[in-house]
Amino acid sequence: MKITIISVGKLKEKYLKQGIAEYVKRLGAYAKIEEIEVPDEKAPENLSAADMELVKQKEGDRILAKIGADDYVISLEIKGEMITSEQLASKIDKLTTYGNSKIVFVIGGSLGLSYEVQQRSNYALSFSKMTFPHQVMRLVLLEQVYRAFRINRGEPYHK
Ligand SMILES: C[S@@+](CC[C@H](N)C(=O)[O-])C[C@H]1O[C@@H](n2cnc3c(N)ncnc32)[C@H](O)[C@@H]1O
Repeated sequence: MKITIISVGKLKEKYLKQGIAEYVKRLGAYAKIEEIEVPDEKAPENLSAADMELVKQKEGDRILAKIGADDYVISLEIKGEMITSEQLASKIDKLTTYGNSKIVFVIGGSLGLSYEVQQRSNYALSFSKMTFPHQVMRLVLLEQVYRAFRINRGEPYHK
């Protein structure tokens, strides 16, 4: 099983880099993990609505270029569906069982994901109604994917 995480912008903070590297290492026991960072667009505070759309579209095109036709795409969206860790585990398990060998998680930039990326997404996953910085989201997502594999293997994890 291959898990790809596409995110917008470079990971800068050292503490996040360390945390993410730790979960990528742990996940290596269960799946092949690929991290793809696509360049972000400058998004100053004073952008018009049209310019904000343009930023999302440019970033979205870069994301879409990294997605294959057969990939199962899970987009991270605040307005997506909120599920439990066990439900995420079951989703990943079913995708593996039914032959989806590649799951692609997509995390948007500071303005979020373009309409086109949302349309390409097979499933929109929300981690709550709160807004998280995309870099923090990457760490939280990796922890939950790791937890999902532990659950699926019947291995102990912190409740
Ligand atoms: C800073 S947020 C973007 C906020 C933007 N205003 C929006 O509504 O999408 C950056 C990215 O992190 C992810 N994200 C942030 N909070 C999230 C949450 N509660 N659930 C799922 N994804 C989230 C999304 O992929 C989002 O595109």
